[in-house]
Amino acid sequence: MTVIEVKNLAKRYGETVAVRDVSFSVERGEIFGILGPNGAGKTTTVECIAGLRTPDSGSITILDGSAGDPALRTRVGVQLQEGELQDKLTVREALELYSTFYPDPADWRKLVDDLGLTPKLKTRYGKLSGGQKQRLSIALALLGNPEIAILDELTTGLDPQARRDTWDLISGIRDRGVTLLLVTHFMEEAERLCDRIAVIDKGEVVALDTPAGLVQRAGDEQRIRFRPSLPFADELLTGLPEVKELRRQGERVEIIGSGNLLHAVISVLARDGIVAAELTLEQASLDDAFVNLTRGE
Ligand SMILES: Nc1ncnc2c1ncn2[C@@H]1O[C@H](COP(=O)(O)OP(=O)(O)OP(=O)(O)O)[C@@H](O)[C@H]1O
Repeated sequence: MTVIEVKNLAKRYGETVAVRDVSFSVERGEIFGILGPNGAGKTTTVECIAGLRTPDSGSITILDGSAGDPALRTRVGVQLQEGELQDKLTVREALELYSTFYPDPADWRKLVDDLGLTPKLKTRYGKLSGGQKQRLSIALALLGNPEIAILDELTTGLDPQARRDTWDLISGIRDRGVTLLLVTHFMEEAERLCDRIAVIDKGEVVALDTPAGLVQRAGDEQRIRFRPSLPFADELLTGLPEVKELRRQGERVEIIGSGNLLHAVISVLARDGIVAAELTLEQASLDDAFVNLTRGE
């Protein structure tokens, strides 16, 4: 079931076209990622979906309403941008205040615990580090037990451990049936968390696929390097359909190819009693796919 449908969204700020033509739909229960270079129009897109900005044209349907519909306020959780909370408010006060906005709020103690914020409950917002503010904004977005949570730059400013903890939290929230729309700059995050990703560049969707599907578009080329335990003739491997090229560098051999390359090479070597020592395999990554799709910045 589709819970967010964006059709031909466009938004400009004066002369600047932030979003030219963006369309995609998000299914219930999925983690949908929006990825793109700086200034691509990601934040503007999610702000339109969250009802914080009015599109110039196009349509946005969320659950059974339109973006910005007051009836959606408790059903859609939106991560606040920095500066939207008063500096003097303590973490606890912010959580208690925001809990009163919702008919059936989540247990904020559990949320702050999951986000590692419990020791900061008495700290004023203005005194929190960037990462702590970020975590508090995630907690506030999830406080109303929303059906959809919209999180912009989920883990920007978090250290590696806090980032991993946040991923676990997000996976746990999805397991409870919440649909998540994330904006992220981190390939690893997109690859680990997202079911599908829309790559946005210059205000348009340039690709929409699963992380694996995007990687596949980057090409199927693989590179194997190893040191053979015994000498062998190039022809032993260059005759394989999976092998495109064989190079030698001193004792080391590099093979470039595709398909089930590793299996093909290892099987042939093993037949002749050759062991591939110090073996490494490189494959295309989501990074490669991203660069290929948004090249020409
Ligand atoms: N309030 C605004 N007024 C004028 N221009 C804006 C405003 N907000 C964004 N823009 C411009 O619109 C374009 C898209 O910005 P947006 O913040 O949506 O991109 P983004 O993909 O989220 O970028 P980033 O990854 O850097 O956060 C950029 O050129 C930006 O400078």
